[in-house]
Amino acid sequence: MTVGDEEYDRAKDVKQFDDSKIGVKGLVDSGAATIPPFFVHPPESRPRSTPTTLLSDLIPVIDLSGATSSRRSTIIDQVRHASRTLGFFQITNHGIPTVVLDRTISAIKAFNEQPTQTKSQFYSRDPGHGVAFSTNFDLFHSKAASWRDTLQLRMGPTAPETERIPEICRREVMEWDVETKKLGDLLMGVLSEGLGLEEGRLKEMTCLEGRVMVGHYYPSCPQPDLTLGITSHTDPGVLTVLLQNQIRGLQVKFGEDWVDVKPVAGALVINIGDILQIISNDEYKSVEHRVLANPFHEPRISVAVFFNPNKRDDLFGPLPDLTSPEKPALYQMFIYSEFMRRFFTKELDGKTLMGYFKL
Ligand SMILES: CC(C)(COP(=O)(O)OP(=O)(O)OC[C@H]1O[C@@H](n2cnc3c(N)ncnc32)[C@H](O)[C@@H]1OP(=O)(O)O)[C@@H](O)C(=O)NCCC(=O)NCCSC(=O)/C=C/c1ccc(O)cc1
Ligand SMILES: O=C(O)CCC(=O)C(=O)O
Ligand SMILES: [Fe+2]
Repeated sequence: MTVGDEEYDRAKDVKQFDDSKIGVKGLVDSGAATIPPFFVHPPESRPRSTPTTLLSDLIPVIDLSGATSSRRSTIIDQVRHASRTLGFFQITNHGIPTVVLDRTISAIKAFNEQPTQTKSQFYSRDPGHGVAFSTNFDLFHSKAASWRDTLQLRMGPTAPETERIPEICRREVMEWDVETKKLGDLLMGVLSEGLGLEEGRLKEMTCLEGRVMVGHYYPSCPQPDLTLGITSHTDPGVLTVLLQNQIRGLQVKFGEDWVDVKPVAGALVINIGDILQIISNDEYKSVEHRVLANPFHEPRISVAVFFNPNKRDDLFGPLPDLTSPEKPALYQMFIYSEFMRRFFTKELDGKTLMGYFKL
């Protein structure tokens, strides 16, 4: 590829950047006034080339109070409606105290704001030990890199040995796993009932057990119109619980438009993943979303917990209860590990996995 008059060796630059382990935050700290060329996205996938609207009221904010008592059926209806349409909703009164939300964000911020030398001990593209810090999981597969660093922790079915979790956020990460697992349990019950299934059905399928937590750090970007914070994708798993700070940037695809997911103090963002869309035979929707590169001075921080099944060798597909002669199965059955293999060999950018398994 040629940029200006110079021959540009992209692969070399990417490798050099990855080897430096400084992350995007390190580039910002070094005073870069422009982004390296390998972060520049092609014009058609840049954020401002498509109309961006502020239809944020489309994403419902659902009050979860009374979810185990008087308001349960109302909540089931609201969650079902949101899951069938946009695949995204926010929740308030979810039972996790605001102080816990705040300290989780602060801990991920603190991890990223440590000296490079401390942080780079965790820099890895091998999730084998369950803890890996890096810039973009798909750095070597994607056409363009995105302006974000991520700490990935596999918390379930087995958490990493305690001393492997960075000390600066250890207590908070473990607490966040406990809190989000409780919440995941409640949400899976509501989602199961929303499909007309027994409350415990998704849980019996081990959908609460595989838990991956990612702490994203989106530093201020000097050229936010040329890149993204995370490219458009759907989440592969069952369900995602996302905590974001007050810096906006997350957008959900709605037809040809992008809808902002407004930060709501004390709220959590919930979205449906590919596996749940498949299991539900398209009753629930796994919807594309992205994060803009952060144009603000303050860093954008988010913490996502992905709930995945823990039955690696089991067959997955539309549940028989949800198919009928009138509504036949839309997907073939597949082995979960095959699904995961496809996830990590595809490019993130926009293409969802569901297509592979569609009948
Ligand atoms: C659903 C996942 C993908 C798998 O979780 P799991 O079912 O609990 O399974 P394991 O943690 O046991 O991992 C399954 C396999 O995936 C591998 N893996 C586990 N994380 C990783 C990892 N970051 N890198 C590359 N192998 C991994 C892992 O080594 C293992 O390989 P293998 O032992 O050969 O079966 C889970 O890691 C997860 O939910 N991760 C977060 C999803 C996520 O990153 N979402 C953010 C938006 S999507 C995204 O950024 C996409 C990144 C991407 C990255 C690479 C690509 O080539 C293409 C795309
Ligand atoms: O940072 C965010 O708000 C969203 C992150 C996300 O979509 C993901 O990690 O899958
Ligand atoms: Fe996502």
